[in-house]
Amino acid sequence: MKKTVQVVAAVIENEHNEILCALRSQHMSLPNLWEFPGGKVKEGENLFIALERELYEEMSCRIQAQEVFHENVHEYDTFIIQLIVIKAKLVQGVPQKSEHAQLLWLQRENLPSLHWAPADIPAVQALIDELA
Ligand SMILES: Nc1nc2c([nH]c(=O)n2[C@H]2C[C@H](O)[C@@H](COP(=O)(O)OP(=O)(O)OP(=O)(O)O)O2)c(=O)[nH]1
Repeated sequence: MKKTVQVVAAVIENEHNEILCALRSQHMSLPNLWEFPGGKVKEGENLFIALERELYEEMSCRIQAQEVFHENVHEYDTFIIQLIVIKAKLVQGVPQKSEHAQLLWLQRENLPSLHWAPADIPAVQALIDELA
């Protein structure tokens, strides 16, 4: 049976209404696909705390998780992901690239131009729908 992992991912918007996107490197699972920064929730961990921890560990910045924006379950070949996308604001520092191949701030209407991890596509669509 495939394992289900719970993953939190952040929608962080800057003062130019751009959203932070991160390109998974060729050394990561799901290589060369774009995602919202975040990671796996630890056993018993609060979702907002998990997201704030992941951003600090991965990008050396402090964020404040604000609200769950979108949630969906996607089945990959080797695991099932419950992806919880959370709106967050940057409260200290600037996101720094470490494991990712690239970081990009993109206007939401341009988000579909990236090649997203399949699990993220419904959340990307929900962000586009917010424009309407
Ligand atoms: N952080 C993040 N992960 C995502 C997103 N969409 C998506 O399918 N994922 C997948 C990629 C990874 O398999 C998993 C998150 O794990 P992680 O960020 O802790 O990454 P990891 O490289 O340590 O994970 P892994 O290699 O052990 O699978 O969820 C997303 O928007 N953000």
